[in-house]
Amino acid sequence: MDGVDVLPTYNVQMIFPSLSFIMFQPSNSECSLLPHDHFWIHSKRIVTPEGVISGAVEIRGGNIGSIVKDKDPHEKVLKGHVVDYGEAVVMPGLVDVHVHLDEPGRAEWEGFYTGTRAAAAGGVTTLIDMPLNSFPSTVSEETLRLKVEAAQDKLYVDVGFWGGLVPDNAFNKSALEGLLKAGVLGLKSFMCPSGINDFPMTNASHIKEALSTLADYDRPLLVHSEIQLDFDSTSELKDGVDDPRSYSTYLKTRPPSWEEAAIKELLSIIQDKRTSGHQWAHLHIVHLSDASASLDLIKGAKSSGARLSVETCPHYLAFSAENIPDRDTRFKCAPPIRDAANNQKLWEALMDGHIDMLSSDHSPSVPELKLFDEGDFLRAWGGISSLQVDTLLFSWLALFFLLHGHLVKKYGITLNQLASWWCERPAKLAGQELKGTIMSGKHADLVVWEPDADFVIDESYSIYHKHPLWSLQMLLRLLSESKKETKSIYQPTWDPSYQEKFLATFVRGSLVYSDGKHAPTACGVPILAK
Ligand SMILES: NC(=O)NC(NC(N)=O)C(=O)[O-]
Ligand SMILES: [Zn+2]
Ligand SMILES: [Zn+2]
Repeated sequence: MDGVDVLPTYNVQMIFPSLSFIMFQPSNSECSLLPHDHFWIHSKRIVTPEGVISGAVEIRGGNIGSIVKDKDPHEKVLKGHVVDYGEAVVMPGLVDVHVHLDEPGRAEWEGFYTGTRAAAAGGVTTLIDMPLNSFPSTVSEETLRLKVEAAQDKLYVDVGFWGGLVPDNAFNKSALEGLLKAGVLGLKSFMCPSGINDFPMTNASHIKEALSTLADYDRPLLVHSEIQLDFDSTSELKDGVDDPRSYSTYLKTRPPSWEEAAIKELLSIIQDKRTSGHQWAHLHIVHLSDASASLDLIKGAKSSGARLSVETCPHYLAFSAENIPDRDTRFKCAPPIRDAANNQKLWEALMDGHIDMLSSDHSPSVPELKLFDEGDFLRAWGGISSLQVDTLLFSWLALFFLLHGHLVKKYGITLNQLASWWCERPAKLAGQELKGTIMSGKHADLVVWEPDADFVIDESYSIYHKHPLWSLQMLLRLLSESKKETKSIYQPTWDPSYQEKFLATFVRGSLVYSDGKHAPTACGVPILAK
């Protein structure tokens, strides 16, 4: 593993002759709020893989040139423009591998322009788009082309694409290979109905086929791991007793056994492949909610060497079923947010290293589909609009560490853990080795934020893009929930109406967001695998 370069500056082009050309944007002053191609970012807290250092990061041609520690004799290396962020934290930009950007076809739900502006405002520098909720779904070379066309000139951050594995392409090797060759970073499938008509679910045979093809391309398979155990579980609900407007009713319809059954099946597929001596692709379980039997299965498989990773999402960590008000369908997602005991175990799993990474599963719809008037959990759209909430959880975790780390050392969260859950590991899953870490030769994708600044989030806080009121309400709900007493040892005791301030987001060296403003032009690029 490469170390962080803390030596005085050198010319990155001599050491990495090819990297300086990869995805290098043509110089366009409209792409950046900073008119420099070569400059330094100085801070007392730069999060590198080798720890948090006081020093400076050199940005040159969109890449990280060198990293120098303050104590090094660097007077002459900081020649040129220096942006001094003082005590603010400089971290790798977040890489969110689970986002539904819904364009083409459902731009009224979420689109490239609004989604990537929200990302930039929250310090997320790379998004990987899910193949469903747009229309058509991204399941072929042709539909990927439509995606990339729809994204043109709308990206404020870089965006890659997962392709969809569906029954139609699963046994059609040339179609699947066409999709992979066209540049999707991996495939995603559902083991239960997805709620989207042109994205049908896959079974074990489809998944087996895909794992072989993916192994040839060394790209992962991501799976929504729930199997519907009772075909119509809603029929089990008792009329007049189980009110569809009550969250507990919804919770009953998607028990943890659905996640467990899916994960068991997946693990037996990869176990078969291993014993047969075949190559198998990396398997990634998206949005784990059940921290009991499902998690135990994952732990067991990992300890026996399976190529397996798992993500969970901020909403599973932030909320628990007991606190979800009846009729509040904003909290409906699948798998569901479970009870407080599960929430506690999920935290423990994250802290103990059994959960590899975080993602948003940002899955908005138009507000009408959430049926706010009826408040019917069974009929409302399942999906949480959460991209913007990443930033909050991000700071929540960091503040918790910074303010209480000394009290609960055992559970203290470090900036390096945050970088590993949100940046380094997701970048690796998506095959983006040039992203996710502050190291020389990597893309200069950075977020600068003040974890401990006094900053009031109120109605005037404007990082919300597609459905502004809705998202703000969600955020305020989160804030008020976090004030309530719970048994969680992770509950912050500080006043959560004071949050971090995001100062700057750099995407490949371009300052795309700073102090509430976006760069004039959207200069993010579509990321296509080669
Ligand atoms: N069609 C969706 O966006 N589904 C999503 N919905 C959720 N999570 O409730 C998902 O990722 O499964
Ligand atoms: Zn899903
Ligand atoms: Zn999703």
